[in-house]
Amino acid sequence: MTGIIEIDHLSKEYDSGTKALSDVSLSINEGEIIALLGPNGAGKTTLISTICGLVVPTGGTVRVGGHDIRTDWRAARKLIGLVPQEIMLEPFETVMNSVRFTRGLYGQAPDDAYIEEVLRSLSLWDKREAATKELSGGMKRRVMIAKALSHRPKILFLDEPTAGVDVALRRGMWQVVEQLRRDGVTIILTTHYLEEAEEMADRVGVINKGQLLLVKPTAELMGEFGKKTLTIELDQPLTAIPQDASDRNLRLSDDGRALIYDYDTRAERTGIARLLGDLAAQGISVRDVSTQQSNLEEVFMTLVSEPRQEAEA
Ligand SMILES: Nc1ncnc2c1ncn2[C@@H]1O[C@H](COP(=O)(O)OP(=O)(O)OP(=O)(O)O)[C@@H](O)[C@H]1O
Repeated sequence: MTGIIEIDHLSKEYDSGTKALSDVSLSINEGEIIALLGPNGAGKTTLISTICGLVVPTGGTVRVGGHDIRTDWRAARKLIGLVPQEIMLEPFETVMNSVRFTRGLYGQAPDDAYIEEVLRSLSLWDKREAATKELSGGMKRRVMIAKALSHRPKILFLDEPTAGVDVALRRGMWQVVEQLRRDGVTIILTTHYLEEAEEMADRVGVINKGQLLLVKPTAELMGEFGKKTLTIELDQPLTAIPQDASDRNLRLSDDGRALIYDYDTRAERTGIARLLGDLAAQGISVRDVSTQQSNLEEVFMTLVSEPRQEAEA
């Protein structure tokens, strides 16, 4: 199946010599939500800007809806809505007019009924006659989304949609994105909030130093790295791991007061019951047990930790 966006060996080197993208290939399916994660300066905005035709690549190709972004940019651009990182609004203009104006920029005939639909879905209808400067930060961001949707794009890019937005508003934004997905819009978002990717995205791509390190279904990524750790606190410290348990993924804490057992959450048998049974049989009494599951944050840190350590050195 051909994706609605086909990125093929894309590279970008800025005039300054910065290699912002190196040989990135990615196929994005229609109707999916894909989250791009990466530390500051990883190349996320450059990737989005290139697909949107705002940055000229130095190598490779991008096709949007089958249209090459360089040779057939008009058709490609029509399919795309972009919500940039920075909020840019005309302060004295009303919400309604701002969205109307953007629609006009796309060469589309006026369609107030559609704009009403968009503003209602973003809970902005009541504010339609308010000047944008009177709005809160969260509302302004939603106006940016309304503008990006004004020409009915099939693909929406959200560059850090919830940066600096409080937790409640962030959740509100997630609902907006979920609604757009139900409407069939393909969404590519960048985020620093791993929770956001975990919550919303069908797939997660990790970018670091201009390279796309991996792209995986969110659930698969979580499952693959989603090891769980069971910590078994002991009544009496041990000096060594009990013998018949030594073949398992079992470690002893430095102070000998806890056994630490790594297991796969997807395995048919976790082996916990047997392990606890064996310990009891050997007269090792357990004070408490607790589990910790690795989350996307840990996955992400594992993937990008090496370069970070280098940078700190
Ligand atoms: N116009 C430009 N000219 C020269 N270098 C640039 C330009 N825009 C970005 N860069 C550089 O390209 C690299 C990638 O930047 P980019 O903004 O794409 O990263 P990012 O992943 O979006 O970062 P952030 O999370 O901080 O927004 C950085 O080293 C940046 O300094």
